[in-house]
Amino acid sequence: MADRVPIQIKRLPHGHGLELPAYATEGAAGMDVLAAENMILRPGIPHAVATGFAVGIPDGYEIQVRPRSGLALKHGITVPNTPGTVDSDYRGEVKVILINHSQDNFQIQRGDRIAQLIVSPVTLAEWEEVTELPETERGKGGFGSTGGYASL
Ligand SMILES: O=c1ccn([C@H]2C[C@H](O)[C@@H](COP(=O)(O)OP(=O)(O)OP(=O)(O)O)O2)c(=O)[nH]1
Ligand SMILES: [Mg+2]
Repeated sequence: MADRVPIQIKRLPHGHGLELPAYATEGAAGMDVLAAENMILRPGIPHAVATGFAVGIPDGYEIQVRPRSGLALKHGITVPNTPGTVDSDYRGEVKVILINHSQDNFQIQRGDRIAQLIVSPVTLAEWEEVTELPETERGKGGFGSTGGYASL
C-alpha cells in the first residue's frame, strides 16, 4: 500500500457520532465524506453542505472535493466547483458544495456519503515573465481548434 499522508482532523460539535471520511475499497482514490446535516437540495440551487470537521493538511498537499459518480448519474447531483480545493492553511469547516441538476428535490440525510476527498500533492509556480513565448504548433488555437465535433 502506498505511503499515506498524515492529516490532522478535528471534529466540530455537529460532527460527533459521524464516521470520518474513509476509503470504501482497498484501491479507492478518494475518501467518501459524510453530510453532517439534513437538508433538501432543490433543483439548480447550490448549497455548501456541512461535514462537521476541520483539517490541518500538511504543507505541500491539498484536498480535492470531487463528486461521486452514482449521485451524478442517478440523481444529477454534482460538485459545481469540482475539484473543490481545500488549502493546507484552511482551518474552517470543510464544506461540500453540491448542486442538483435534476428536476426533483433531493433529500440529503445526515450520514449520507455525498462526495469524495482526494489528497493531492501541490506544485507551486514561480513566474518568469517574458516578452515572447516559444512558438508551438498549436499556437493560439483553443476552444475546439483541433475539431472533432460534428457541429463545429
Ligand atoms: O469545496 C470546497 C472549496 C473550498 N472550501 C474551503 C477550503 C478552502 O481552503 C477555502 C477557500 O476555497 P477557494 O480558494 O476555492 O475559495 P475562494 O473563493 O478563493 O475563497 P478564498 O478567498 O477564501 O480563498 O474554502 C471548502 O471547504 N470546500
Ligand atoms: Mg481561494
